[in-house]
Amino acid sequence: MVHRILIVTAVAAEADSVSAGLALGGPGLLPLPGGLVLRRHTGPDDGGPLVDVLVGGVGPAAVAASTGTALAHASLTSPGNPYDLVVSAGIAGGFQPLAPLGSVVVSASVIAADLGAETPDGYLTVEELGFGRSAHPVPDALTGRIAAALDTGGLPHTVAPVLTVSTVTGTAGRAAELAGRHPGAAAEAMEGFGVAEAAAAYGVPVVEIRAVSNAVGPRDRAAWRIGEALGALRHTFELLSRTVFLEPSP
Ligand SMILES: O=C(O)c1cccc(C(=O)CC[C@H]2O[C@@H](n3cnc4c(=O)[nH]cnc43)[C@H](O)[C@@H]2O)c1
Repeated sequence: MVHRILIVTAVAAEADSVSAGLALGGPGLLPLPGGLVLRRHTGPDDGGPLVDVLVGGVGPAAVAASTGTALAHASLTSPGNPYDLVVSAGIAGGFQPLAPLGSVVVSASVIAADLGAETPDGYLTVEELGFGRSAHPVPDALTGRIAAALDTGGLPHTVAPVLTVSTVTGTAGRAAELAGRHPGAAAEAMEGFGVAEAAAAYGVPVVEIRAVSNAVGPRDRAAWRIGEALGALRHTFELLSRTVFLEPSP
């Protein structure tokens, strides 16, 4: 069985790091509706995995639309052979001290952290409001295999909930509020939940993998380590393409 994996990033620099890490052939370029382009990597032989990398846009709405387009295209062009796994990948803010700069966070769950309502008595999730969902679980077996692959490369990592926000946290107060509401959450980014909603609509498992470029907290642009995080992202996908992506069922 050929494994089909869709990796969705927000911006081209993240996709470049993912593609550079993949120990596979390509990419070939495949246009999709809506001006999107899939970068298709295959190999190392005919029985190897097929890994598509998509620049999906910044924020949960943009990336839900683009991921949905890629999944719809796959289901129409390869009926009965949809993607086996969808990965939301990129850089992120890390909650300290759980996720130091340059480390990698693998999502135990993908959480919409601001999809709900503020009330005088506190925040209510959409579940508490009686509609929708704000969390997607990730299979333990999958996170375990990813963590084992990162172990082999000596890449510092943690498996923990990853939050999706529409507004980047910029104060200590907001960071404390999010950490209090989501104990154990190790990272925040802006796309995971959108990718997960699209994947769930097609019944495909999802995982979010984030390299930490900055601390969640007071805005300090000078302290960002984007180059280091992009390097960790490249190393992550090199390790995965040599291990997890070659295994029978991701
Ligand atoms: O200019 C700034 O101060 C600034 C601060 C935080 C983030 C940005 C971005 O443009 C990042 C958006 C992009 O990167 C992901 N990301 C990275 N770090 C974080 C974070 O701490 N909180 C949320 N998202 C983050 C995100 O997924 C976006 O794709 C600029």
